[in-house]
Amino acid sequence: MALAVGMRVLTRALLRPWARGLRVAPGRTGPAAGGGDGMRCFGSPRVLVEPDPAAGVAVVKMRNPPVNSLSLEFLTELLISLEKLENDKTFHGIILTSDCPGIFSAGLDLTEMCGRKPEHYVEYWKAVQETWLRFYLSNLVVIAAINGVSPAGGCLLSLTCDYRVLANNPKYTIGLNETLLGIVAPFWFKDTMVNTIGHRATERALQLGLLFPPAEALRVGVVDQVVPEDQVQSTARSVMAQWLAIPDHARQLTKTLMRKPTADRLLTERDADIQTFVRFICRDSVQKSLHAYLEKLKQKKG
Ligand SMILES: CCCCC/C=C\C/C=C\C/C=C/C(=O)SCCNC(=O)CCNC(=O)[C@H](O)C(C)(C)COP(=O)(O)OP(=O)(O)OC[C@H]1O[C@@H](n2cnc3c(N)ncnc32)[C@H](O)[C@@H]1OP(=O)(O)O
Repeated sequence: MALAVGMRVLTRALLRPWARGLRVAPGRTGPAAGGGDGMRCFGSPRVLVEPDPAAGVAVVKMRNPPVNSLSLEFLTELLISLEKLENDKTFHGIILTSDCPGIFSAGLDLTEMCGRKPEHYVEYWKAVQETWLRFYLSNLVVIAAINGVSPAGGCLLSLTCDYRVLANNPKYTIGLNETLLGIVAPFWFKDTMVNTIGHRATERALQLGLLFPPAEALRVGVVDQVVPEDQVQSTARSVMAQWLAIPDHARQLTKTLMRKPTADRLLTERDADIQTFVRFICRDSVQKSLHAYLEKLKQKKG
């Protein structure tokens, strides 16, 4: 039932004008294309997929410049790529990384949550929910190669992965910083963090809107490994090999066992969660906070 609802959201998204023609954008043969067996990079304008069929792995590169903000279009393209890889028996694992220098993802796109109509907020929030559910419950091994800063929704996306490797650069902070924007991390953001670092550490991190630099992120457990910047991709590949050595069915069932209760909470409260989001985001005070935050970002330059 829940899956059917998810499929409807995805199908509706695919029917949108900007989503047409996104299914396959054939490109150059990928550098990771498994010894020239002819499998090409594919993807969409904002998501580049570099397949390595010999290894059963695809590198999914987010490229929604300037900051990989998770816009509706970008989320839809990510979902399409994920679905395509999940439906292809060649692939058992994904490495999720960024093609935008210094930025993994700036999180949810603030322009999707500012000055829009309630119907838009409903549509956007459905896509955010769907992305979280799909990545969190994916049967594939998903490893985040975090090669840049990763606040809020960017951090959440990495938390849906099975393992996180972060580049050791003090600028590459990671965390759920929603309170700094005058907004609140929804319960399933919070649950995902609790499942990763525990209740007390989450309580502190979320209330203070902490963005952890690499050493702190490793200490608290937001990431599993911190490595020199030029070793992020190779480390993600080695870790992937380790995870893929485990019998797939046993690993998948264990992942489901661990994650399903958390996902079920959103699945059963999905509509209520949308209403909560829309009510919250439509408040004058919240809109003012978000506008002010966006303005601050823009003024930073000048
Ligand atoms: C109890 C009830 C609970 C109900 C729940 C309700 C609500 C909660 C809802 C949602 C949770 C929210 C989750 C989020 O993810 S919110 C987004 C949080 N993200 C951030 O705080 C990051 C903001 N960005 C930055 O800090 C910096 O941009 C950066 C990522 C560190 C990069 O810095 P850099 O100097 O390289 O770039 P710029 O700052 O100059 O940015 C370039 C350009 O991008 C625009 N931009 C940046 N971030 C975003 C964004 N998230 N969305 C949209 N646009 C963004 C920025 O404004 C610049 O634009 P310009 O036009 O000036 O070029």
